[in-house]
Amino acid sequence: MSDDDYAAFARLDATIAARRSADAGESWTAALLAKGPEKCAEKFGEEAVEAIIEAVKGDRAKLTAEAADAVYHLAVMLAARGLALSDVAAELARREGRSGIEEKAAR
Ligand SMILES: N=c1c2ncn([C@@H]3O[C@H](COP(=O)(O)OP(=O)(O)OP(=O)(O)O)[C@@H](O)[C@H]3O)c2ncn1[C@@H]1O[C@H](COP(=O)(O)O)[C@@H](O)[C@H]1O
Repeated sequence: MSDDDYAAFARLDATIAARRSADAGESWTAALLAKGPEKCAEKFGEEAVEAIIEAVKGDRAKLTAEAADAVYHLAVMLAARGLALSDVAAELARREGRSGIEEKAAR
């Protein structure tokens, strides 16, 4: 993946933040945020299930498209609670180098 591909996550955070004050009639993001965090969470759940279905079926192009829908709706759900994909990236960076098996054993 190129740096520019990764930067798409940062641009998405910025776009979603900018849409907070947009017209809900012209922006899907603004319309979702206006419905509140519970609705944003419900929508993310729907999109995640659609990605799961494509993962089970195995069509990689459809899985990529549904995963993109899910990541976008994850970002909107996070924004509805004052968070962003950058916060998730920071948490992932914090976890780097520690095996999941090691982490689970330490709980
Ligand atoms: N990445 C996305 C993105 N992915 C999905 N969607 C929208 O999410 C909506 C999902 O609606 P539906 O549940 O009806 O879609 P669906 O699940 O395919 O529909 P069904 O199969 O359930 O019928 C559609 O309107 C999609 O266009 C997105 N809307 C916006 N973005 C990004 O956000 C930016 C700002 O968008 P606006 O806020 O709309 O200006 C865009 O430029 C994009 O970068």
